[in-house]
Amino acid sequence: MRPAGRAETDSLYFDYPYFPFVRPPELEGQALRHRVAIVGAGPVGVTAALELARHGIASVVLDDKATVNDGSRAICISRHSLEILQQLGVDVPFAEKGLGWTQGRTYFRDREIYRFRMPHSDQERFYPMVNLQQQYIEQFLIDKAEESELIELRWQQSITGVTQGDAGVTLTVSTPEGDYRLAADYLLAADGARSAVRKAFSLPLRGEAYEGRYVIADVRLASVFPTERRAFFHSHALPDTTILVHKQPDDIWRIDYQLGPDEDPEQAVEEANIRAKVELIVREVMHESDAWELEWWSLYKAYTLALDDYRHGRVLFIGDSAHLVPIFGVRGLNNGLADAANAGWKLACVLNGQASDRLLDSYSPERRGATLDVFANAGKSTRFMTPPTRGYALMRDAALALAYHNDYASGFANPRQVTPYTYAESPLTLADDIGFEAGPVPGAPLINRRLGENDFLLDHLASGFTLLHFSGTGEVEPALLQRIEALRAKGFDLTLLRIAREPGDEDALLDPDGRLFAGYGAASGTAYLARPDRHVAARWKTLDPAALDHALNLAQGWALGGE
Ligand SMILES: O=C(O)CCc1cccc(O)c1
Repeated sequence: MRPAGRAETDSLYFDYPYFPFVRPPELEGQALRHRVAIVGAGPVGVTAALELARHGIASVVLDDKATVNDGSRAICISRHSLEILQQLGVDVPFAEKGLGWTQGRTYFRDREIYRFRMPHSDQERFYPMVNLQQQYIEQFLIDKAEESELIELRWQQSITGVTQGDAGVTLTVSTPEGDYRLAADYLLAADGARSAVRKAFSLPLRGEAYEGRYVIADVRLASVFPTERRAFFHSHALPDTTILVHKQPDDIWRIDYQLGPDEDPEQAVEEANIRAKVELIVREVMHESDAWELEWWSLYKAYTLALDDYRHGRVLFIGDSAHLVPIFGVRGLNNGLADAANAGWKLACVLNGQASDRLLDSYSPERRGATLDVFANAGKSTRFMTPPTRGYALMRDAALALAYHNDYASGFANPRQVTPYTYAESPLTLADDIGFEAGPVPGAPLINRRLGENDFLLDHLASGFTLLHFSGTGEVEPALLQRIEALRAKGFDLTLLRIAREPGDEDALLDPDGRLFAGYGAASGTAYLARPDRHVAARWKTLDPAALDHALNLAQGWALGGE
């Protein structure tokens, strides 16, 4: 919602683009067959299209709007997401425009009782978290997609029906100039919480709805306060209201405040009421004295809801169409981007003939597993932010009071920020080699290490599978090189990345201070097999070349059976 007199896309800081309707060839009677159709050109849908394009797969993306989503909505992008965006070649505008941050504070009765710091060091290319309004997120992704010959964006086109058979999916699409049918091998449903695709197949979301409601308001306010997360419980000005504050680019501040159990949500979102509450928060809680302007607001209620299975035949559900998670801990968009990367590389492997369709069966266990993990963590955060019963409220307040008086108890106020999920139980992940004492375990994402001033390990990953091989000077035994060649000849997309402890081979990455070796628990002969989404498929303290075939077969889903 926007202040009276301003249209939905009349922003104080963002120029909403206009995406015209272009008549698709199907309306001219052409019978086309697309490899992948994606419904929804939001951040998750466009990320999936970019991931497919990275592997040479064309897609058509449909969206009913003529611009990006209104309002800033999701605002916190995790390091893991930035690493996904880096692989798509679109990280630079995010890092340039976004506000990086590393810490947050929790206040109880206006006193700081807890400060959390997210892991960060000069070994990382990206901040643990970057704040950026969703309009920019969408704009940057769309700009990148428009550069690709493999992505066709179709605006102002809505889905009115979906059917599927053994060979493909058919969408009925409504446009300003008539309806048409669109045929595709596979469909990615990225059409959000109210997914038309999910409804067309009558697939229910299951889980919980939380009681508490929040107002989410963006204001423009010049302030030198650093970019941090601030959570206020029982402030003197608003003792019954939990408040969250985040800084965004362009002097925009996100203020989330809880509504009391007796407050009428409809009245709460009336402009005059929003202004009165925000004024109190800006002056008495944030202690800012400058003038502020109201930009946008919305009402929010937390859910932990998910589909039973994110795969439905030739349809994969990604992002909010598959699951709704609470905002607390910033897992919604970040989880959706990881869905897009996961579904994207797997679908590309299948369509490129490198894997059977059964590889797609691993999408739901991996990403639904991640969602259930989010439910466990975000559920705790949500009960802390919006206690569902009087009993919970009493316990929450007791924990805060304990933290108020005792440093040892301050961890109760930890907001549990998002961390990337480890696919340890995945059918694609090989059991760990017990020889390791450090390094990312199988299923976890690779960790970054600095190699030079503007040079990091993750900058060097291939688009397919990467075998990171550690040695003294970059040497690799001939049997392993032959094995890799043989696997490539069989169609596996595998790249060798050599990491040397000593100089001598200029094609190998050099780890002069030994931090990369240490971070990976590596010795000469150690190897990690990384999937296209940077998750570790397997690792060996000393790689026996014959072991590589099994790990790669497993990681590409061949052990899952099928044709
Ligand atoms: O800091 C948090 O836990 C939530 C931050 C957030 C994320 C998305 C929307 C929003 O209003 C706040």
